[in-house]
Amino acid sequence: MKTSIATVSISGTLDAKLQAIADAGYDGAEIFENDLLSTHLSAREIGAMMRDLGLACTMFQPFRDLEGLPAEQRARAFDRLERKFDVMEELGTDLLLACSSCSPIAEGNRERIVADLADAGERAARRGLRIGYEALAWGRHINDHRDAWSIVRDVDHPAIGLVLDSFHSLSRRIPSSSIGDIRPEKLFIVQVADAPVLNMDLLQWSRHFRSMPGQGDFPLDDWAEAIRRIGYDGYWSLEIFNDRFRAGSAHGVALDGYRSLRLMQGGIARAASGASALPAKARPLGVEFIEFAASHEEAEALGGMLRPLGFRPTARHRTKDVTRWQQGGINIVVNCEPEGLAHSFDVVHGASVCAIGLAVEDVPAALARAEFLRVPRFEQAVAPGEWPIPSVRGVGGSLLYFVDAATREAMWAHEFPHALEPLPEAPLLTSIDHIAQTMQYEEFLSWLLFYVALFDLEKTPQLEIADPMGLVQSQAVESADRSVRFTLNGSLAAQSLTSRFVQNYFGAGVQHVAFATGDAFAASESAASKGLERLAIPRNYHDDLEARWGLEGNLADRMAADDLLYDRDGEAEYFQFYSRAFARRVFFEVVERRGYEGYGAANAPIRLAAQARHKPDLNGL
Ligand SMILES: O=C(O)c1ccc(O)c(O)c1
Ligand SMILES: [Mg+2]
Repeated sequence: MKTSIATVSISGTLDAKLQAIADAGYDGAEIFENDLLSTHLSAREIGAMMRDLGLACTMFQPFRDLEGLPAEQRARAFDRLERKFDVMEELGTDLLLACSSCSPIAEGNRERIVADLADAGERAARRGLRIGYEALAWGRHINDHRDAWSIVRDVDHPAIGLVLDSFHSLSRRIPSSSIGDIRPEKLFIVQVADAPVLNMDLLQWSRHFRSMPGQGDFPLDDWAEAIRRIGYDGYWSLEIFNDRFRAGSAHGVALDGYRSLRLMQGGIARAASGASALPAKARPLGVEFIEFAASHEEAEALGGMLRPLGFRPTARHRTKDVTRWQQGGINIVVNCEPEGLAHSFDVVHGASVCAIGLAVEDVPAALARAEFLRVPRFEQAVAPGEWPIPSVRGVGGSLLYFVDAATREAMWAHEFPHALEPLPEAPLLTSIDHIAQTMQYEEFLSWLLFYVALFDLEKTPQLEIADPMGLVQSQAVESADRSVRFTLNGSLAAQSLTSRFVQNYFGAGVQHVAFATGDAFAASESAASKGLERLAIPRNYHDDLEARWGLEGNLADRMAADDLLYDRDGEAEYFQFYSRAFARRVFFEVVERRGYEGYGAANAPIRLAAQARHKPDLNGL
């Protein structure tokens, strides 16, 4: 797949954008006219810079309001066209994007449009250039790629072809099967963007909310597959108008774009050949362990929460100051080493989750997928005799270890041979239900893409949750069998719990870990009786539950007594309770699912308000 990105997609000055695009590994870039107008470098210098960086100039764009104009304006438009041809020669590209006219004085007469494009094609051909015609979703007369294609076909000039842009087609829900009619030599370039489904004006949606493939809701795999099937082998060029990206890091956004094209490439190739030669997404089989970094003092306090929840310290590491806590199928590792990554983590963040171990089917395959996406590996010195566990960098610089499902028992036995206390006989908690990660709003889409591109995880619809101090954006990624679930949270509101976490924690990280239980009532009572401080839930909430769901008998009273929250989806039910925050940072949740697949989003505002009661001051958690 030949990759390209429009310069409008990232932040910075044009020369800095091109550097970032080259560093991220693209084959080419489209020069967006505004970027050229605002740089002090000449078109010729930009062209030379691109050649030095090894970037093809895939297109110059956009040229607006070319077709259907009255005589006087038409003459001016064609003069302007010749001037832009000069710029293209200097840049070193032969392709110009002409988007369908939005001019209020443009005529919609089809013969006129065909004749104008034929004339433009003649002029382009004389200079060895080409023009790609794109139907803007809000074009005045032409706003559907099917119409643009029928015009291009009728113009029938070698210098006039079509530009397909996924946003314009999919925002209007034009069936991708219609792409089958397009002749591949007439498809001059393909522009790619995803977007969340929003019910809003097409132009505003396009100019502010486009996202990278995999970050939004468009059926891009079908669309790309339809393009592959006609035999297209040109550039796949990202064109992402997004306010967040234009305010973000050019290198970060360029790399995300590169990953998103790799993700799409995998989708196309898989559809094409059944089993592709590309590294497939890693299939996660479960959370093998969660590792906390902590000082001895913090480890003591953490133990004071883990014990009432039913965990026991079962073993010590062979050589390191690391303890394994266990219950049911859950492993929590508490790392008090005075050096290494965990210690650095503790120094920066205080006691916190520094690593997550995911069981995967095939570790080398997972590492190959990471490399394919340019996800950095993390390598730490391995002591003699130590079991090496490969890892990559995850959210906030924490580590994601890949644990081979076949050898994990041997790994535990080898690394943690010194037995401490026996396992609890009847575990209250059985597994890790989900891990909630909190991050800056600006990096939310980046981590969403990270998870769906690296792993075989599906995203749930994006939600907005009301914190008493502002809105929080929340979305989950989960494996098909639900053995791995992450929830991602980010907020623009400076005082929301989410933002306070990011401020206090100095960055993104794990905000809470949710454990699964078969009996939330018993778990809550047992934990409280052994000294776990639960998050108190107001009685008004339980009264409302009773009114809303017509609960049987004393169920609402029992939930109130146990500080439980409740949700229902059809017949499926969900019970949850929370601990108070550990070190004002990380907290635990316990959930009981009776066929329920969500995360209790309806309860999140209640939980956030209950947590806000403990907010000591404007900067505290
Ligand atoms: O929003 C626009 O005007 C615009 C310009 C050029 C494009 O290629 C496009 O898809 C949209
Ligand atoms: Mg476009």
